[in-house]
Amino acid sequence: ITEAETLLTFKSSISNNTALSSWDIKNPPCKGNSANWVGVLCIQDSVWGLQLENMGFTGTLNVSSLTNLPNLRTISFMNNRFDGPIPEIKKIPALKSVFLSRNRLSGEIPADSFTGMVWLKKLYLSQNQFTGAIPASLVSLPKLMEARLDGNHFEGLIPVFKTQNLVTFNVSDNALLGPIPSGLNKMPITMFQGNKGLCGQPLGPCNSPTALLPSPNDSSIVNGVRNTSKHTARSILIILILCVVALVAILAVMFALRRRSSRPNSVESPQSNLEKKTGIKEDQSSHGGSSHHSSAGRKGEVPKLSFVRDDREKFELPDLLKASAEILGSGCFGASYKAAPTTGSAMVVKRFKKMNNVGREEFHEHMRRIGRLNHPNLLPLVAYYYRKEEKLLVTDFVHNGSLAVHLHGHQSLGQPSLDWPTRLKIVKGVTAGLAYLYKELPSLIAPHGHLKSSNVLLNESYEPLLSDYGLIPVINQESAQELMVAYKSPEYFQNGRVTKKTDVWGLGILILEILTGKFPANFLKEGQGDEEDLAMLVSSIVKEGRVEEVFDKEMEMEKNSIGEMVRLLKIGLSCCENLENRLELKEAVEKIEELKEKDDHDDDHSSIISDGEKKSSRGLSDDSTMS
Ligand SMILES: Nc1ncnc2c1ncn2[C@@H]1O[C@H](COP(=O)(O)OP(=O)(O)OP(=O)(O)O)[C@@H](O)[C@H]1O
Repeated sequence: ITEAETLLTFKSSISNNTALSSWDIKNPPCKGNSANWVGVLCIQDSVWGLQLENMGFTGTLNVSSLTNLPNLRTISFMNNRFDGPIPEIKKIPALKSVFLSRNRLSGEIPADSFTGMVWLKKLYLSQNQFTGAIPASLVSLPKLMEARLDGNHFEGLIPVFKTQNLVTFNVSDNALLGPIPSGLNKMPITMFQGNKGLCGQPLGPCNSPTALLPSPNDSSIVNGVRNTSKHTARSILIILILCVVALVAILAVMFALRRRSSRPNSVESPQSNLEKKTGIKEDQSSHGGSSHHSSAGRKGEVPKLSFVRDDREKFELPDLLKASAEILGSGCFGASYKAAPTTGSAMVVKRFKKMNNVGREEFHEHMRRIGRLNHPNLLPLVAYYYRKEEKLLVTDFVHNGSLAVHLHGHQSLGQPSLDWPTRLKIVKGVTAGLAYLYKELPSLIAPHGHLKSSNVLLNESYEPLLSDYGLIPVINQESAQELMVAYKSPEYFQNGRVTKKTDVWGLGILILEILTGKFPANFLKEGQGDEEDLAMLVSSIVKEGRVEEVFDKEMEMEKNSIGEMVRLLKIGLSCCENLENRLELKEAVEKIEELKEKDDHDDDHSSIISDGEKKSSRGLSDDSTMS
């Protein structure tokens, strides 16, 4: 049985599998290290991973057929709607990572579910509906480094882990009870929050109630066997005692508050300039994730920004708050403000609402990941601020403003329109930044996800800097279609999915916008609109043989560049094709890199332009006719 047959058997076991229409027996899934099939990760002509995230799958997840893939090491089915019990992943003992977070999997996980998985390093089960005890077979996995069990209904005690390798063990937002085993005491507090009956470091001392519980070394617990009747009685007792403790605590707090408010000299801290203008509030109880900020949030201390780069002078939120703030504009998420710390250059603070897709720890982790990116065409993230209801991202202020303003608002700026060499330079820079994101964020389906002209900023020499990239994982999924450009792509309208080629579509639309000077209506649509998209508009003009009419009238046309302009237009249209015919990012990058400011002398312009009349679904024919 071939790997292609195995994968197709697996596909047929999935309900609502239209996202896998590119899985076709006529093509092998892998060619060398690159994949022909969506969601398949390849190494040396063989499948080593499946990354089938966000594809709208439903029904139960059965991985038995995957045992026929000898090199399979990683599987991810995150962000689908699979229900039913946990799949039998121990049938594939060579797996190193398993990501099942954000589905609807439910029920108890059998204690021996992970027995024999000696290579397993990462297990993500977050945000499902699992119940019962944490499965005992987890504790003896020798290589386990990351276990994410948060956001389920796990109950009982946390077992004692035998491995020394565990760096992440997130069990927040469950129904766990009793003391945290000493081996886990150094983990961040956020990994345990949201469990009413849990105590011990790092949460705080186990005072009386939980001391009644058996020690987590209790072999019956370690083996995952729970003595239900004893536990029920204990649980009731604990709940009663916790209620009394909570009541006393509430009364104490109320008493303290009343005393404070009646104190005559109590002074309200004055509202800062930025706070008055923006409504951004400092939250005394929240703090960033980096260790040097761990004290923030205690009484009397100010909440701190979490810096993700070492090469920047640090400043604090109050420093920015003191500065005069200027509103730059309001996007889909909230407004952006320009403000400068007392010492240092201007920064932009962007307010993000609807950014609660992941918990606090995962958010910090993702921001640090974004902070590590470094490319001349990316606007670096400098710092961020986390509060449950609201996030702020801080970046440098880019003086020349956005590409959107230069394309559509240059007259109000009193500036000339961008010329062709500058537009070409911008396209090349955007493409280079996008290629870098694909390389550095391979686990993201759409590594940029929000590519549009207001998210392309221009520095003094008109070099483009991409902003708002890599945010899809942290945006609330239910708001994604309303907010993110990637979710306005044709494939999202047609099949409800985002793919590795979705950012290529964003690039295509941006190229067409740059060449035509027309604002793409695509980004304004929330649902499937009947409004003609920019790609359709351009292709119909080209089909009618009027290609020169497509270009922005404000762009000075140079006769000896028209061939290269048409080439770029053609690449833009190929990036907007339907999924099967759309260019891969790599192909688009190669073609764009080859473009020049001026045509070669031996180019026959009339033949290039008349190519527009030859039919393809977007109106321009393929490369062979261009040369
Ligand atoms: N770092 C920056 N330097 C200069 N201008 C910026 C910076 N960041 C954003 N802007 C500009 O501020 C304005 C508002 O930006 P913002 O990012 O809030 O909204 P948007 O890009 O229009 O939409 P969205 O929220 O969907 O990204 C835009 O014109 C944008 O180009």
